[in-house]
Parts: sequence; C-alpha cells; structure tokens
Amino acid sequence: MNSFTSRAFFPSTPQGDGPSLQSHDRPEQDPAAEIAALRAALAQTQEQLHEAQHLLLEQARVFQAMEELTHAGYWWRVHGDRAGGAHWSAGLCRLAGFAEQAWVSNAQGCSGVLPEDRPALEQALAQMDGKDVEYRWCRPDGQVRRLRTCMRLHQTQDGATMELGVVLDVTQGHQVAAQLSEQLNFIQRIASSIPGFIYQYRVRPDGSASIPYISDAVQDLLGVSPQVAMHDLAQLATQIDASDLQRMRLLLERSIQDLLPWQCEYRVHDDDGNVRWHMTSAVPQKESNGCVLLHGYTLDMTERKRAEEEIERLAFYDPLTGLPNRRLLLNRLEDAIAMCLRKRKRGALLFIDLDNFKDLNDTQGHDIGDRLLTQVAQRLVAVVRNADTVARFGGDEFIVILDGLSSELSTATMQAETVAEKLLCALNTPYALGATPHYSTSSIGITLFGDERHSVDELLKRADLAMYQAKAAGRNTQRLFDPSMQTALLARSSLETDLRLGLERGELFALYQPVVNHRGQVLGVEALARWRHPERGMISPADFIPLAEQTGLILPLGRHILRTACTQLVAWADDVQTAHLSVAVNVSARQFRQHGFVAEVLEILAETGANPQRLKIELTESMLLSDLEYTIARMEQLQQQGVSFALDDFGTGYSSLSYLKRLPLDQVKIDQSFVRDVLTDPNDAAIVRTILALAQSLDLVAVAEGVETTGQMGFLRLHGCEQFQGYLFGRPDSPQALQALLHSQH
Ligand SMILES: Nc1nc2c(ncn2[C@@H]2O[C@@H]3COP(=O)(O)O[C@H]4[C@@H](O)[C@H](n5cnc6c(=O)[nH]c(N)nc65)O[C@@H]4COP(=O)(O)O[C@H]3[C@H]2O)c(=O)[nH]1
Repeated sequence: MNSFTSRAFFPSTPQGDGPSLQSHDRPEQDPAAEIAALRAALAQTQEQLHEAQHLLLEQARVFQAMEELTHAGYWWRVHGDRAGGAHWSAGLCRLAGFAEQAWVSNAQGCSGVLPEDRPALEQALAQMDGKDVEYRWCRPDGQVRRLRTCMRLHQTQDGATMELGVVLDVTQGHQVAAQLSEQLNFIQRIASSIPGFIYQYRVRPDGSASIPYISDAVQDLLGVSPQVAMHDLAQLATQIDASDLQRMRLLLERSIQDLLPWQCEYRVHDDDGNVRWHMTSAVPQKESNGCVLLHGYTLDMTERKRAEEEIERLAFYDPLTGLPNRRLLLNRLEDAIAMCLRKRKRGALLFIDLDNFKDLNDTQGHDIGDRLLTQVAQRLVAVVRNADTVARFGGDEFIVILDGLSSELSTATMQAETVAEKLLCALNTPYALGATPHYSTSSIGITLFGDERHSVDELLKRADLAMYQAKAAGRNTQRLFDPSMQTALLARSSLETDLRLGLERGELFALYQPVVNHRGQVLGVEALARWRHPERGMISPADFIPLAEQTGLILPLGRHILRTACTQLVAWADDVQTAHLSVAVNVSARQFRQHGFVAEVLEILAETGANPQRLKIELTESMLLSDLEYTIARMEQLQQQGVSFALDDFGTGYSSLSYLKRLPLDQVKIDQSFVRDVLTDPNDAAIVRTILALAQSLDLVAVAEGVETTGQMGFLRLHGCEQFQGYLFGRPDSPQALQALLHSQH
C-alpha cells in the first residue's frame, strides 16, 4: 500500500502543501482583504482536496481492475486489532462471494473457511511471515473456491504497524492441475492395459538421445525396468536382433530427418532363446530447441505374426508335404524366369509324376498314398540345393525349379539331366509304407528357360509334355522337351477325342485269336480289341490302349470288350463246334483295381448269360505286385464264380516264386519276345525252359504266345509247353472267320 492510500486511511493533521491559516503569522490586514484571501485559500484547498479525492478514486478503480484481472483481493487492519475486523478490498469481497463492503468483521472474515483448513490459516495469521498458505472457502451460495494467501506486517510512514494480506483465487489452477493429473492417470491406465509400452524418445541436435518417459510394460517386453531404460537407454537394445537393430536405426534416422512416422517390426531374443516379434511406431515432433521428440508405443505382435505366418503357410504351402503349393510355385517360377533373363543364365523346370500312384491310392487307401507323397517330398528336397524350389503341383505331381544353370545350352541341359537322374535314383529306392517295402518309380519331364521369355503356363505345358514322353518311353525315366513333342501332343489330344467318340459310336470291337493244343486243336481264343477309325482305318491297340489307360477311357473300353466277349461266348455256346471254347480277355491294371470291378464282371456275366467257366481274365505281372492280399482277394471272389485267370507276358515282370504260388492262377502266358528268338538266342531259350519248369512245378498250364514257326513249336513242346498261340495257328480274326476255321478242321 502506498503512502497516499495509507494517508487516506490514516488521516492525520493536515500539513505541507496547502495554505497556512495560523493567526500569529498573519500581518495586520484589511478585514475585507483578509476575508477575500481566506476565501481564496479555502477555494484553493478545496480544489486540492477535490483533486486528491479524484486521484484517490482513480487509484482505487485501477486497483479494482487489477484485482479483477488477477482474481485477487487484499485486506488490512491495524496490527493487533483483531476484534475490530479488517478492511476488505472489493476484489476480496468478490472472491468471498460477499457484497462489496469496506469492513468485514472477524467472524464474517473466517466464516467461509472450511473447518479442516482453519488451523493452517490461523497459524499464518499468527505468524504473518509472508509465506503462502492455501485454504478452501465456501461462498454463501455454496460454491467452494480454493484461495491462496500470504500476509505480513507493514510499517506505515507514521510509524503505525498494520497487518495486510493478499488473497488469490487459485481454483482454476487447481482444476487444471486436477485435470492434468487425471489425464496422466488416464495415460498410465492405458499404458498399463495395452499389451506393450509407450514412450517418449528425444533426439538432440548433436545426435545424443534420452528417454523422458517410458511405461512399466517395457520390463515385460524388453526385460528392462523403466528407471534403467531412462537412465541407460542402450539397455533397451540388448535383446533386439542385431540385424533388425541396424534396420531400426536406419529407419529412425530417416523419420527424424523427414519428420515422418517411424514404424518397424523387429525380433527380440528372450533369455530362454525364444524369438518374439515386436512392432514399434512413433510420431516425431520438432521442438523449439532443435530436439526431435518422438511419442510412440511398442507392441508384442508375436501372435499376430504367427497368425500371418500360418495364413501364409495355408495359402502358399501344401499341408501334407509342407512344400510350396501351386500358387507359390507359379510366383517363384515367374521370379526365376525374370532372374535368368536378367543374369543371362538358364534355368530348368522339372515336372515329376509318380508312376502308378493312382493304383496305390485306390488299392491301399489314401493314408498310404499320403505317406508315399510325404516321403517323395523329403527325398526331392534332400537331392536338390537349398536355393532350388521343390513344390507340390497337385496330386502326385511335383515340380523342381533349378535356376542359376549355365548360360551355355548344352551345359545347362546336362546339368538339368544330371539332377533329374539323381531324382529318379532317389525316388525309385524302396519306401517304407507298411509291413513290406513299396516300390515306386517316377517319370520326369524337363524344359529349360532363360534364352527367351516364355510364359509360366507355356513352360509348365512343355515340362508336362516331356513328362508324358517319359511315361510313354516306359516310365522311371526322364525326357527333355523338344518342339516335336508339341505336335505329338496335338495328335494325342485329337486321338483322345476320337477314341471317346469312337467308343460312343461303336467303332471298337474284338477280334479273336485261337489258342491251340499240341495237336493244333482250338481250345479257346483271346479277345483282342480293335478300332476301326472312320478316317484312319484300323488302329492297333498298341497305339490306343496306352492312351486309353492314361485318360481313363480304358474303363468303358474294357467293359465294352468284356461284354462283347461274353456275348460271343453265349453265341458259341449253341454250336457244338464252338461250345467248348474259352475266351481270354485282357484286363488292365486300372480296370482291375477300380472300385466295383468284381461286381461289374459278375453283372456282365449275368446280363449276357455267359458261362463263367469259359471266361479267362488275363492280368499282367506288374499290376499284381503292389498289393498282393488285395489282388488275391479279388481274384478269389471271381474264381469262386468259375472265372479263371492267366498271367500275361510272363517273364517280363518281377515274378517271384513266393507270390506266384499264392495267386489263384490257371495259366501263365510266355511272352512272345522270348518265343521269337527261342531258337537263336540261348538266353531266351534258357528263360523259356525255366518258365516252363516253373509252370510245371506250380501246376500251371503254360501258353506260349507269338508262335510263328513249327521250329518254335517244336522247341516249346520238347520242354513241356502244352498250349500255343500265334500266327502259325491263326491271326486275331472275326468270330465268323474263326467259326469257318473250326468247321474246316472237322
Ligand atoms: N508278332 C506277332 N504278334 C502276335 C502273334 N500272335 C499274336 N500276336 C499279337 O500279340 C498280342 C497278344 O496280345 P497281348 O500280349 O495280350 O497284348 C495285347 C494287350 O496287351 C493289349 N490289348 C489288346 N486288346 C486289349 C483289350 O481289350 N484290353 C486291354 N486291356 N488290353 C488289350 O494290346 C496288346 C497288343 O494287342 P495286339 O496288337 O492285338 O497284339 C496281340 C496279337 O495280335 C504272332 O505270332 N506274332
């Protein structure tokens, strides 16, 4: 309080500036003049008083305005005059919620202080030491405000001592602080509930960094307490994968430089050696002092990463073998083609198909089939280099992509063929699928790429084509694509269409070749399929049977020939000269193993009324190998109905005595390849002799096929052969021709 105001509130004897009216100083004057002078002095004094009042009023207004602005007020009283109350400024009255009043009694002045806060205020009043003290004040309208005051003693110029206090309304500050603390609480609550930690990371212009804040969960994620992390931030990096750390730093630098969000995923190796995935994301903010402050969070995303990996595995990998599936293969092939073109290298695509896989699957069930596929996958992976791709293309088809082969065509071809050979070797060693070792072979088609751009589809088509050539060449082999194959493919596909149509149109029929005894008497016939093509004329079964097998057309074809042969048996049954004839029908592996084969044969026999005793089914050796028990069961079912069995092409397969003994066979047919040179090739002669001895010991009738000369017949008879088939006795011919032959013999 300035001296002016203090004087205003502590009026003392007027002195100083104004005119003096003391009489002993006055000279003797004219009374009228004296009165005039007195009046003038009075007027001057009044004017000065008026000015002083005006000034005082102005000063009071300024004070009030300042109080209002600062939400402040003040009070004062004569020191020790507690009983008399105190002078309250207008601002203080406003803070307290009182009407403006100059003097406030002591009781009223304390009326709003909340009881809990009174002791502190009382103490401050007693001490008058100028220290801040806060208390809550309840206004008459019930509103509670937070007030801060400080008070001390003041000496006036007159030597009087007064108590004065300044009061500030700090309610708003408290509200802001409460809000801030609530926000901080909120942030901490969030920080503790998210599966990660939040942080602030400050980078100074000199490159040094600090962590102003990091939440507790850093302990769980990185094994470092927030205090340690803030003190020594290098501790944060100890568990992070070294290569990921380098990448993180690079991205961070870029983020700070461009002030763009920083985001990266990284691996963490925990103390138990487990790898977890984290993701951190932060937004940089430039500070006025040149520092960059990043506000960010880090989450453990291991589960998400695993889910992503699982999704990728399901989308791009074959669940059975774990190999890349068709989709991933197509991507990789695309990349390999581009890479070879860029680097001027060659690559190779190897199309691998397991031979006779369908038979295994059909006869032994899918579990065994799956087991074979899994082992095949493992063998393929073991043979090729890590950089090569092995994929399961579908079913029993696998693809190997070799890249980085020589740019030289001949060398690249050799490299690809060498790998294919290794693969074939690896694939044709026995598999452990069940109690006995399983034998399986594969066919591989190869095509090279890298010299010109071929589409993925085109390459696959070429390799597939080459694979079919390998199959046609006897399986368990490899073939390199060459353009003539394409022409062959076109021919093959048109033949397939024709065969389908041919079957519908009845272009397929049977011819019958006689089987005779040593006297040349016809004992039976073999039904042999023929195709009379409307444009190409007669087509040999050697040309269409393999195609029919590959395409599945063998099933309707086999059914058709079987029905034709049975119908023929019925027709012959009425003629004394033909009634004794038996008919042998070739049945392919696929046909024999198809579901419902036994029922189908019995149905045809029943439908046509043919005598089952006259029907002979010819099976080839190789098809009997894969599942002996299953084969025997089927054969026995038919045998019980009177159907008999012959083993065709005997000697060309892998026959072993042990299983031959168990098969319910009546006949073995010696393959014509041995008969042909039996007189000139000692090997063939030895084989034929052995087969005949074997047949005898097993009590089986031996039938020699392809007998063309009497010399061959003589040799065969000499060594115990009982039945003969071949051009020497008759070519495959129509039933009418056969009948004519039989009539002529009588
Ligand atoms: N060089 C020579 N050949 C002789 C002689 N005698 C007979 N042949 C021929 O030898 C083949 C004997 O039939 P395969 O071994 O069962 O061999 C058959 C058989 O495996 C298959 N095949 C024929 N018809 C059918 C059928 O209906 N179903 C099935 N699954 N395969 C059949 O086609 C093969 C070839 O049949 P084809 O061309 O009719 O050939 C027949 C026959 O014409 C001879 O003295 N010299």
